[in-house]
Amino acid sequence: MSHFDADVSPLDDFRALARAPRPDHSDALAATRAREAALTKPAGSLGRLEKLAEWLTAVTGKAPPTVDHPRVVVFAASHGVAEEGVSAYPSSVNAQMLASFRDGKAAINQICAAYGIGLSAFDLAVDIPSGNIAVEDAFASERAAAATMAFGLEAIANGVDCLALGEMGIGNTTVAAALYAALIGGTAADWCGAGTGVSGEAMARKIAAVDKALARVAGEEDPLVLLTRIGGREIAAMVGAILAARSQKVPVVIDGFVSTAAAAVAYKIAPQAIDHCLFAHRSAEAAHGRALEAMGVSPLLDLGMRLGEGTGAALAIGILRAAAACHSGMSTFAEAGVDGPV
Ligand SMILES: Cc1cc2ncn([C@H]3O[C@H](COP(=O)(O)O)[C@@H](O)[C@H]3O)c2cc1C
Ligand SMILES: O=C(O)c1cccnc1
Repeated sequence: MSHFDADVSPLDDFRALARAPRPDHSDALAATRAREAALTKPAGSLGRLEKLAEWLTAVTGKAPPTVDHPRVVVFAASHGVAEEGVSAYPSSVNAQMLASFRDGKAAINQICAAYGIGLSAFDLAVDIPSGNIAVEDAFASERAAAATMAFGLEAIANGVDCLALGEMGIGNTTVAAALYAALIGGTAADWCGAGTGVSGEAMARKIAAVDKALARVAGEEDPLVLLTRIGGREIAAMVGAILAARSQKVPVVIDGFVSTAAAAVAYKIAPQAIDHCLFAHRSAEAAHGRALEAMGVSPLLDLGMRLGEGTGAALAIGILRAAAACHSGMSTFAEAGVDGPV
């Protein structure tokens, strides 16, 4: 007989991370608010930047807040559901783009280089697709899903103090659409968009694939069981990274439609599980706005981007660093001898 209790899910520890109480950083937050109010600018004039400085302190407990070692982590994986003809590109692109990330030639490399942001790409076995969610579970077992979620813990290694999540996985807007429909509600058509550029018959195949996935999991409400059954490796690793970062007080910047699906899994375990997440932008993928609204979060940017890879998140890190730099580097009225309000 096994030493381990068969009734205990290997996913339970991730549930615990999501439900853990928020850290009390109220003293640090009061210090950041007091400094913000004393800086040489009309009260409130840095708008959302001021809120970002406060948010950084609330997550990290550091006053003044800093972002010194930001990193984008791109998780790459292949999806069995791509067989259904749901993407405008072949799954061979996954390994090819992984090579491009490593050669410094993808869009995300250029944005990270422009802003001085670190970048790592993780190969989650791109040569071996996960199960085709239209006909079978993505992962063979909860244990397999938990093991892949644990890869996400690597994302915050080596002193990363701000983590941005990106992904590469042909077919993953189909997987994300299935997850949203199962987690939030609505029809397959509500959540299926162009992805890499599908329309017409390919869009009909995409909607049909999501409908089949939803029929297979009808009645299932547990977010991590849904992840196991109709998710994928890069999304599981991002959920693991979000939860690990939360327990380490590391702020996380979420990218687009697919990364937000990972955040939605965490949110559905416990809404507070994404308190440390900043939503970088509203993707041009049609249903992204609906997902953000369902979680009550407002994205920082709206640049008409729909790439994934972490590109929107990397841009948002630039703004986050500027917010921290203003907060920390500006003089107060007293320090500068600048007259305050009349
Ligand atoms: C060359 C290339 C680079 C990419 N970088 C991100 N994606 C994005 O597109 C994919 C999802 O769209 P769909 O569900 O329609 O396949 C993901 O890999 C995503 O990160 C890319 C797609 C391509 C083709
Ligand atoms: O917003 C995203 O993350 C996205 C949109 C289209 C294709 N791949 C990713």
